[in-house]
Amino acid sequence: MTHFSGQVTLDGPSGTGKSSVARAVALELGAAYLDTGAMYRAATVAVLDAGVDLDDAEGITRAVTRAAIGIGTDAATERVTVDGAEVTERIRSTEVTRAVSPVSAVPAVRRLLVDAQRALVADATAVVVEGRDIGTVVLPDATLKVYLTAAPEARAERRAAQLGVTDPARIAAIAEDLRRRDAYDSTRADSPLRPATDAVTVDSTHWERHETIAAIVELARERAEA
Ligand SMILES: Nc1ncnc2c1ncn2[C@@H]1O[C@H](COP(=O)(O)OP(=O)(O)OP(=O)(O)O)[C@@H](O)[C@H]1O
Ligand SMILES: Nc1ccn([C@H]2C[C@H](O)[C@@H](COP(=O)(O)O)O2)c(=O)n1
Repeated sequence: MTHFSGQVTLDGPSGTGKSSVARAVALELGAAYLDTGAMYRAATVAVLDAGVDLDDAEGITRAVTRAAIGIGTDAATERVTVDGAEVTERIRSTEVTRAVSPVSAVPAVRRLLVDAQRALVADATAVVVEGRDIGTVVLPDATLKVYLTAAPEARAERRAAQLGVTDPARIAAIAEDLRRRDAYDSTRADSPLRPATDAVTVDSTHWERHETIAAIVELARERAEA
């Protein structure tokens, strides 16, 4: 079997399975892994802790510029820090999830984090990077670009299962949150969420997680052999 070397990008809307799939694909390929959404979430922690208003683009930029965001590229571990303090769990909180879209829409924040993302993967011979603009902006020459999608109902049900939620009203609230975040992320002026023109779209609506992972690993190996 061919040893994979190169870059795989995985972009797509919220809750399509990017993080869980990208990490597993990286482990299977023996590649490094970068969760860029975690970096925008860590930047949001810095903004919230600085008490900056989410309408204040300059204040947001100041807070993110001052913050030291720590993240690794080992697919087997997940640890995120801001100014040395561990925020791995906090970045997944409702408070951060609600605030992350306006923070990530600020162009100066994107410039800072895109530079950091490129630096983090610059030396990797094999890497899987997931987010919203990886194939379009961060790594435009990647070996394989995947745009991961799934029907909104499937995404809401998966996220509810992940959180242990069964109440239909709470599942509807989860669906509404996914819809709101996608609308924000795909209509912002700077690097909106959209598939790269040369991306392969993978629709996981009717697939188990392991089938999604296997399909992407196969695509990556095919590209490495080509
Ligand atoms: N076929 C599938 N493909 C991918 N993920 C699936 C599949 N079936 C279920 N899941 C589950 O969907 C849930 C959401 O996945 P994950 O958090 O990785 O999505 P995400 O796209 O990274 O979301 P976000 O952008 O909000 O961070 C996880 O619990 C994952 O295990
Ligand atoms: N490359 C990226 C990655 C993420 N974002 C923004 C948009 C998302 O709503 C938010 C959190 O990402 P998630 O952890 O849910 O994948 O961060 C972005 O703009 N660009």
